[in-house]
Amino acid sequence: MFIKICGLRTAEDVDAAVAAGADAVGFVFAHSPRRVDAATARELAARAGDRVLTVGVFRGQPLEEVRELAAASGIRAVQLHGDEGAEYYEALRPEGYTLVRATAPAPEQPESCGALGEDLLLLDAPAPGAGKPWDWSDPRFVPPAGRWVLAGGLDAGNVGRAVRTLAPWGVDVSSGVEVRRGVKDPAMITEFVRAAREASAASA
Ligand SMILES: O=C(O)c1ccccc1N[C@@H]1O[C@H](COP(=O)(O)O)[C@@H](O)[C@H]1O
Repeated sequence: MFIKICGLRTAEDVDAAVAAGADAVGFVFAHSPRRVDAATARELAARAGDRVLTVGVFRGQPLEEVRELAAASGIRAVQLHGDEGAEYYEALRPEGYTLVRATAPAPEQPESCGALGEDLLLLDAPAPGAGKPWDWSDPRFVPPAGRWVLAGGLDAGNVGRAVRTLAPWGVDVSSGVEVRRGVKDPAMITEFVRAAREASAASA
C-alpha cells in the first residue's frame, strides 16, 4: 500500500512521516494555510531523501507557474487538483515527474487512471484539504481501473475501514494527522501509517 502524508511544512513533519514509513510526502503550492514556498519545499524534499516520493500539490495554477515551482523545489511528482487539461500532463511528462491527477469522484461517471496522461489517479472530496470525506459507501461508486489513491477526510480511525471496503492502491491524508489546520502531529502520522498498513496486510 502506497501511503502519502500531505501538507508538510516543517523538518519535524518530514522526519515524522519518514520515520513512520510513509512512501510519499506532499508540499502544497496551491492557495492554502499549508502553502510553502519553493525554497522551503526544496529543503524539506532534500531532508525526505530519495526513498520517499516528494510531491508538489497545485490547484488551478498556470502551467508556467507549476513548472517553475516544481523545478525550483526539486520535487519528483506533480499533483494537479484543478481543471488542468491534458496539455499540462503532455507538457510535464518529458520533465520526468510522476504525474498525479486529483479529482472528486462522480459515481455516474467512472474514472480511470491514465485518462489525461497521469500515472496516478487521486480521488478526493470536492473541497480538497478540508478533511471532509466523500461518500465512499455510495453503491454506484465503481473503483477506477489502474493505480488510484483514496483521499478526503481520512484519519487513523477510518482508514482501515476505507482500505478494507474500497481496496485502493494507495491512501493520502492531510487534515487527519493535524492537531489544527496546518499543524501536523507526529504521533497521529505514526498511527495513521500503522492503521493503513495493518488494514492493507489483512486484506492481502
Ligand atoms: O491541503 C490543502 O490545503 C490543499 C489545497 C489545495 C489542493 C489540495 C490540498 N490538499 C490535498 O487534499 C487531500 C486530502 O486532504 P484531507 O486529508 O482531506 O485534508 C490531499 O491529497 C492533499 O494533498
